[in-house]
Amino acid sequence: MEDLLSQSPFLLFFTCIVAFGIWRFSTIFTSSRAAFPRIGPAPDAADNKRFVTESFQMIQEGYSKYKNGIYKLWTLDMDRFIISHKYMSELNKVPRSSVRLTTSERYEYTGMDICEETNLQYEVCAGSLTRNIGSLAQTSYNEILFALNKKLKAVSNDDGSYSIPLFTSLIDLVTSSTARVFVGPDLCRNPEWLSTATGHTMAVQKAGEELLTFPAIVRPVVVHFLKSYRQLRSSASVAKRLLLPEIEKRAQNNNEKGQYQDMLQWLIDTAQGRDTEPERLVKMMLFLNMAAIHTTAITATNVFLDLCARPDCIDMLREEILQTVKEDGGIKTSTLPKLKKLDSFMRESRRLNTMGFLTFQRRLMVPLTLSSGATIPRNSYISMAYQPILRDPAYYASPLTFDPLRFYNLRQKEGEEEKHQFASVDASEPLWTFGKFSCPGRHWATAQIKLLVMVFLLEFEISYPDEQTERPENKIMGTKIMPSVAQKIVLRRRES
Ligand code: HEM
Repeated sequence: MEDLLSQSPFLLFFTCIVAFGIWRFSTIFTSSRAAFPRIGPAPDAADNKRFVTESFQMIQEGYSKYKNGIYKLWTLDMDRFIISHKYMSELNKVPRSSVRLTTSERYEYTGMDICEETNLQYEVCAGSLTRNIGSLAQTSYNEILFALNKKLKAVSNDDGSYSIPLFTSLIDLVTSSTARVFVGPDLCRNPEWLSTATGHTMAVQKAGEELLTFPAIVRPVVVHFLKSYRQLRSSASVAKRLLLPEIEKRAQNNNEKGQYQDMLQWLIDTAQGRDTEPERLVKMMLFLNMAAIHTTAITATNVFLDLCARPDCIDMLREEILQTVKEDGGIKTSTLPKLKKLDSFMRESRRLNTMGFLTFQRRLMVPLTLSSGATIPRNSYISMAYQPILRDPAYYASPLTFDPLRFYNLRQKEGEEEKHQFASVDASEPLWTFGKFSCPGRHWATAQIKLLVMVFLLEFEISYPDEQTERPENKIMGTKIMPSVAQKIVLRRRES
């Protein structure tokens, strides 16, 4: 080779050009691959489990360095591109089918990937459910009160008060009111349905977490040996046994007299093509339970923990509720939107107590080029770190102070009356994500939490036990943030 090159200066020059070209191409290629900075260890690093104990620090570091940019983060279940919320409006222009939920990755083999095959879940929640909130509010209030009174029979203290574990009680109450609206009056008090509605979600989550600890190649085999997977198959078959005859009955009756006003009926009415298959409707119902119940119960737990820490707010909100119910002569369509102080309190509670650090946990089905010029490859997992936005002094004055009327006061300004609500969506603050991706059940979630607070404040005095005045610390578990699940609260019936 040396001989050949020394004999031919042209060949030497040509070889240098090619070598330079290869070097340049490889540096451009690697630098564009390396264009995304990383926070924390890479997936294959020796310390790749650091996210378990350091998620908070990593997310804060990512936000302080790249709040307007993009960085990579290994969160144990997936390697993600954490994208600034400033790209939310751009992302909203991408078709829904190109930016999919990550359910099938996290809950492989559980059947919950049905949500990635259709938009039915979105249409039915954003459409019929949302339209019917007003007419179902009083019914839901009654169902919550019924379920709470039933629960209290078993837990009365000597002095006539009741001590209840807050989180599990709220799971039960939300399950009852969701069941009333999802499956109607005949099934909603069926203990088997009630335990299936929440039990299936727990089994799906457990199976998902357990499966991820095995390499992908062995998962199709391992899955059949997991207890959680057997549990979810058994709860799915209970759901089929209970719902299939109901679907059959309604198919024959065709809801001619309009007697069914519930999610099952809206699913039947809205579904098209394959989605009309009864077994798929059952799966969809289980998916909707998964999307609706724990999310609402966790958010409501935070609201009650904040309320018990602020007795003066309890009085203020009770007064607002009493006055509004009196004005409306009961709980009418107009009632819940009028509870603006409660709405503000709920939003402030959620601002300081999100359910996790990340939102918009999606998978790109196409490469995505953003206005900055950065291209995120196809099949990447993307997320937004929204928790730090909500504590950023650039957006909130005294961000760490709980100001119950922060959003109520903002709504007093001219032109802002309809903004800053608990269910509002805003590209700059992706609490529910945004646009066509935003949570379609958020108005129902808002209504349910308001109805829960109404039941507790109208019927009871509520407080922490004994001398406790402060809310317990939240617990961080990787990407998730949970309120105390052990905290009890004390209820005393109010004189009517
Ligand atoms: C406080 C309670 C809730 C919270 C915090 C919450 C939050 C969210 C968020 C952030 C998303 C968007 C995820 C993303 O873009 O990647 C979402 C999606 C969704 N939520 Fe909610 N949600 C709540 C309650 C509910 C309820 C009560 C329902 C139904 C009745 C519901 C149904 C859904 C559905 C079906 C989706 C998926 C929409 C799609 O296909 O794109 N959610 N939720």
